[in-house]
Amino acid sequence: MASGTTAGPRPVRIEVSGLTKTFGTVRAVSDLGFTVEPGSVTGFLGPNGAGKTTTLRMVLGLITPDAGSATFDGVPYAALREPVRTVGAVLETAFHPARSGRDHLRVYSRAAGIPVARADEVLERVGLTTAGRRRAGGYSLGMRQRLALATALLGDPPVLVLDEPANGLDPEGILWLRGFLRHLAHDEGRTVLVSSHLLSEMEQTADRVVIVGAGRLVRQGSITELRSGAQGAGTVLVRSPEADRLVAVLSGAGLAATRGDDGLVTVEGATPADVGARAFAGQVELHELRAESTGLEELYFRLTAGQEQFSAGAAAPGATAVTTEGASR
Ligand SMILES: Nc1ncnc2c1ncn2[C@@H]1O[C@H](COP(=O)(O)OP(=O)(O)OP(=O)(O)O)[C@@H](O)[C@H]1O
Repeated sequence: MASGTTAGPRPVRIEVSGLTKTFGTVRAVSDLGFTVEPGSVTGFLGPNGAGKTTTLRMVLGLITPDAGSATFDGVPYAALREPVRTVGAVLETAFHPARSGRDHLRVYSRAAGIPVARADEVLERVGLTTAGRRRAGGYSLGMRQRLALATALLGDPPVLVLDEPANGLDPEGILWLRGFLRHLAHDEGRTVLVSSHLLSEMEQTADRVVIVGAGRLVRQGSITELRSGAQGAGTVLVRSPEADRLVAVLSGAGLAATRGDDGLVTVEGATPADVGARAFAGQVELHELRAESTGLEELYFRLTAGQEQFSAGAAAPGATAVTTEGASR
């Protein structure tokens, strides 16, 4: 490792639970819970305005939540003994324009009690050794992103929290970032939480994703699980010769069931086991019972089509012609 130590950083797990934040009348984050494991890249994915930045700011103790908590191995950010050596963050990329990237890192190191020699190590790690001697004011957005990442790495933290770090990078930069984040997690055992509004980017970078819409958790799981549609509660399709009675039984049990024109009953936020058990208890005959196979693309497509209106527990709005790539910040 660049820090000169041979052992990797100690593994630290992030746990977010019941996180809630309202700004005026806007519920930016609502009862959000998820975990981020060491040794893997977790993508925090959601359309613009889904509450990603607000969540990350709460995780980093920059905003006080109305309810809930975010902890690093059980300790909130504000109570960490050595925050800079525990969590490295990239939220905004603002630097003193007249200062070189290297000087920025040296000033930051001194303030954080880190040996200044570390500045050159992290510059090298992000490929800014030469550019590091030039004024940061002349940096491209991609170079500023690299410098921000270098700043986050100064304390050799086991945890990295990055808000849209791929923003402004050219294709080559994106490829580099992807490999770098995976290396930090897979080879060095760090816990990497990285937000993005682009599914394609997260699919190629992350091992797991936490998907949010309208401040709520929509899904979390490994890319493989989510791609296969084998994720817990979702949309269940069920057919019965007694469709109306089935809807009444399921609704009576608190499930969101609706009957379509074709007689097929759709149940949202349930598993086939939930639906089967309720139908059995209500003595309703079933002819077909299956989970709708919503792949990751379709799920995210619906989410971005619905944008802020999407609500996790409710029926997803009908998909319209919106591509996940089309979203921009
Ligand atoms: N300080 C604030 N005051 C008022 N509303 C806010 C504030 N910060 C965020 N919001 C609102 O909270 C919601 C979530 O915003 P947030 O920036 O967290 O979303 P995001 O997923 O990061 O989106 P983006 O990628 O567009 O930044 C939005 O409706 C936003 O307008």
